[in-house]
Formats: sequence, structure tokens, C-alpha cells
Amino acid sequence: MIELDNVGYSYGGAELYAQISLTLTPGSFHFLTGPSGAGKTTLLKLCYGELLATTGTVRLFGTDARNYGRDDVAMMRRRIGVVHQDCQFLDHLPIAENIVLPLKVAGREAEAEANLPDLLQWVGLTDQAQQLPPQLSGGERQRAALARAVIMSPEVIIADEPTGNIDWDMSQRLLTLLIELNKMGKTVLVATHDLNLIRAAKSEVSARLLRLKGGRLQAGVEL
Ligand SMILES: Nc1ncnc2c1ncn2[C@@H]1O[C@H](COP(=O)(O)OP(=O)(O)OP(=O)(O)O)[C@@H](O)[C@H]1O
Repeated sequence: MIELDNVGYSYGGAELYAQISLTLTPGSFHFLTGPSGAGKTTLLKLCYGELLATTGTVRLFGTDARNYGRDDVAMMRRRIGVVHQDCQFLDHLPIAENIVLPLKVAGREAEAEANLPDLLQWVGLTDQAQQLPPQLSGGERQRAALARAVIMSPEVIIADEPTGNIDWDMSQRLLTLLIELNKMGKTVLVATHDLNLIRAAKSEVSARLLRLKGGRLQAGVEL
């Protein structure tokens, strides 16, 4: 469903990578690791169509990412839920409003009201629903960001360092949620520095480890 074929990317200077190939098949679970600055966030952005490859081809749901028009790109992005590194909430809106915002923007208010209680319960934030994002802990914010990412029922979940600033118990809780999503059939791609998290996942899910280093993507790396 997401396919990178000999992809290269440059922000204008030197090439960050050349000839990266990767296929995310439906229902797969991948961890993406590698040193800071290796280009993990950039690679994720290529995978959800936020950036276009400088060379090579990215196919999203069978279509070359370059061929998505403005309307199609909005539709395509609803099929991919993204948990951003910094969560990107609107701080003046209660967390519940932030979570349902994508559905409301899509004009699906009734669905937003109907789905919210179950979703809040799933991420364990029922009691925090009316709090503003700055009032939540790091772990709560990440779980809220995951709830927002899944509210449109996407087929793919992409998470960028979802456990970056949270403690181990919270990290494991978030990992459990990601594994549950994968067991429901969602395709999951998680960028992380946290090798303990990857080790913890190994006994729970059949995950593939990708390592980005020196402009190369190694697949199936052992820890
Ligand atoms: N918008 C941008 N313009 C120019 N250079 C950028 C931009 N975004 C990222 N870079 C550079 O591209 C390289 C890769 O950045 P990226 O954020 O993808 O790495 P990363 O592996 O996710 O790093 P980290 O683990 O620290 O989050 C870095 O050298 C970064 O400075």
C-alpha cells in the first residue's frame, strides 16, 4: 500500500538518501530506527505524501504520489493516520475537540460525537477529555495524538517518535495500543530511537526492523 522504489531525497543541498526501496504491505508492522539526523522523519513524510521524492517513485495506494491532485491528496491522507513528533494540537481547544477535529473538518459531526467516548476510553483519557493539551502529561498527549490519528479509521498508522519524551510505563502503554491497531489489520510504521521498545514489541507482534544510516536503508536488521 506504500511503496518506495529507488527513492532519493534532498532538501536542496546534498542528497539525504539515494535509492531507498521499501514496501509496506497491508497489515505489516515496521519499526524505523537510525541515528539522529539520518532522515527518519523525512522518510515518514515521503510515506504519507507530505514530501515528494527528488528521485525515484513513491506509490501510495497504487498511485504515484506525484499524480495526486489537491482533492485526491486530501482523500489519500485520510487513509493514513499520522502521530507527529510534537503532537501538533490546537492548545486553546480541549483535548476531546482536538481528537475529533479531523472528522468535524470532513463534515462528519454526528460520527465524531458517536465515536468519541469509545476512543477516549481506548486511550484511557475519558477523565481528561475537557482539559487543554498543555494540561496533559507527555504520555497523555501522545495517546491523544494516537486517538486523533485513528479517528478517520485510516488503513495505515505512521508514528514519529511517539515515545520520545515519556516514561517506560507510558511507552509500553502506547506500544500496546499500536499493537492492538495492527492486530485489527492496520499497517503500522513507527520511527523510534528506543531499542527497548522494539525489544518489548518483538514478543507481541511480528515486526520488521528498518535501519536508516548513512543514506542507506537496511531491512530486517537484528537488534
Ligand atoms: N525542512 C528542512 N529543510 C532543510 N533541511 C532539513 C529540513 N528538515 C530536515 N532537514 C535536515 O535533514 C536531515 C534529516 O532530518 P530528519 O528530521 O528527517 O532526521 P531524523 O532521523 O528524523 O532525526 P531525529 O532522530 O533527530 O528526529 C537533518 O540533517 C535535518 O537537519
